[in-house]
Amino acid sequence: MSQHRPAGTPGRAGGVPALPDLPEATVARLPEYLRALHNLAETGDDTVSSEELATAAGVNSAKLRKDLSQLGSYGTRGVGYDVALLIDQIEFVLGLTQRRAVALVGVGNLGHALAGYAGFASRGFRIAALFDADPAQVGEEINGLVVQHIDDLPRVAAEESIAIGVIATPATAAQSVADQLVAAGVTSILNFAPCVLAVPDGVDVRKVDLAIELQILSFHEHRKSALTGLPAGAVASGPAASGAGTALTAPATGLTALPGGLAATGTTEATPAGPLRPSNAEAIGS
Ligand SMILES: NC(=O)c1ccc[n+]([C@@H]2O[C@H](COP(=O)([O-])OP(=O)(O)OC[C@H]3O[C@@H](n4cnc5c(N)ncnc54)[C@H](O)[C@@H]3O)[C@@H](O)[C@H]2O)c1
Repeated sequence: MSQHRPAGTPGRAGGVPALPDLPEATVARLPEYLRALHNLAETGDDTVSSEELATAAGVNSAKLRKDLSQLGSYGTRGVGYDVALLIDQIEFVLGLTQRRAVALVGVGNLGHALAGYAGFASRGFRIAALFDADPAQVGEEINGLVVQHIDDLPRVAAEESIAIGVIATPATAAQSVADQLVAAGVTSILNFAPCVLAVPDGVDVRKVDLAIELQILSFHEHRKSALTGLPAGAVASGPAASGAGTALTAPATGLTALPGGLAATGTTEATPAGPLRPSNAEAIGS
């Protein structure tokens, strides 16, 4: 089955491949598609419809088709996407065709868990070095790697071609660790410490903070309980019925002004307006 790849879209054939400049939100969804595709491949599926893949990845199918069209992947009408080819395309765009070496700095509670996690290798990453500043940690072996002193970072980063640094130190040490990683030539950092890092242009930082995720869930819990405190009629009213910005009172939580749209609870993305016509279900833009 062909999954055509228009000129100027990613591909390996024909010399230097072009990489699309994708929106960050699309980039963030690609790993979800990839995970779902690998699961499909493991169960022996050769093709997948956009609806099936969207469901497996937990996104809406119109968004999925738009994302994949930006990779030059449109699927085949009535058949869907070629699973192996789509895996190939997404791995190429994400730069996963080479296994990147990762250095983990800070081998305490979190660092131990990360260092012991076997799942990174299967997703394209190799933990190549572990560092800590505490002499009590240095020399410990975790998952076949010996924890080294942070002072050895410049040498090891060069030897192991470290591409990505992971910071799992206390926040007070994170900026100095980031500086050391950058000085050692690392240009991508995953920061678990609860702080904002200052880095030079050209260095990418991603932050992971489970407490923030919990706080966002807390907001939704708060909102749901606010809604259950409202008169039934108010919950049923949406923007069309009540007018956006209609002031309502939620005495149980002290919220005094709830826009009518709050009646639509949940965090799932809105579905596209109107049903999808079969003609555009698999072949938008082709
Ligand atoms: N992002 C999240 O969801 C999440 C979850 C848990 C913890 N954390 C954060 O992760 C970090 C680590 O938490 P933890 O519980 O593992 O702490 P921890 O105290 O158990 O471990 C921190 C480790 O960093 C080492 N360290 C300190 N300064 C260093 C330096 N300059 N260079 C190298 N190593 C250094 C310490 O010796 C220690 O081994 C903290 O910032 C914590 O807030 C984040």
